[in-house]
Amino acid sequence: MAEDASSDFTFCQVSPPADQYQIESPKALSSLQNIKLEEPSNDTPNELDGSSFNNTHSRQMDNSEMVDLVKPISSSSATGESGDAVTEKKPLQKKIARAKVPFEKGYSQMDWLKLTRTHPDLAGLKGKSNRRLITLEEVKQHKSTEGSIWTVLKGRVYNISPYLKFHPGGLDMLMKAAGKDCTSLFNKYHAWVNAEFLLEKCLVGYLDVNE
Ligand code: HEM
Repeated sequence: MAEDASSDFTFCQVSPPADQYQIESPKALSSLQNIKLEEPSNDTPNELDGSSFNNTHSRQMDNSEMVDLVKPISSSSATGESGDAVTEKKPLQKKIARAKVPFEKGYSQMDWLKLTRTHPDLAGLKGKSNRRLITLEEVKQHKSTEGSIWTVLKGRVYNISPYLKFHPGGLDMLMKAAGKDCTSLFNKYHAWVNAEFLLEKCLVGYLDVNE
């Protein structure tokens, strides 16, 4: 009876197999090997669907930032009797080397978004308007951790002090932006990042280009 069933293509097993967690079919195994994960599993900070992160995981990296990390899949272990796709050689998979700094507990991008929604004055405006024109001279005066740290990005002036510990590229990298126009540095590392959204609550004004 069971033998008949196994040779019958229309046979449909209704009870789970003896060991349902083991993959026995070489075809199933090969299709599993074709599954690609987009990001390393420990990369939790940016698992947001917010608009600021829409593009953060799909960028192109230049060759200098790419390293070989994944070994070619062994064809002997994956060869199935009928699996012609399995036997063809796969190109080496490349993985992007990230310069992201592991975030301290409580300083993920999700934590930052929560803070931006709850903090009453992240920019440190103390009631002043964030629409005023600010000269580069004034920005230069805000570069020490003792006071507030300002930077210019795409014509906008931000107080980045509260974001320093949340910056995925690390505090030291963001400090390079202190007291100056960081637009070119920003674009060099991650032009795709939506800083307008991320730093919306840190806006102190607009750069006065006619100074
Ligand atoms: C001023 C506003 C800035 C904001 C809002 C910002 C935000 C971010 C965000 C969201 C990421 C994660 C990107 C990703 O996951 O792909 C990141 C990574 C990074 N940032 Fe920034 N950043 C700023 C400025 C800068 C500056 C001025 C520098 C360099 C001096 C810098 C260097 C980096 C580096 C090296 C990384 C890691 C890149 C990687 O994952 O490969 N950032 N930044």
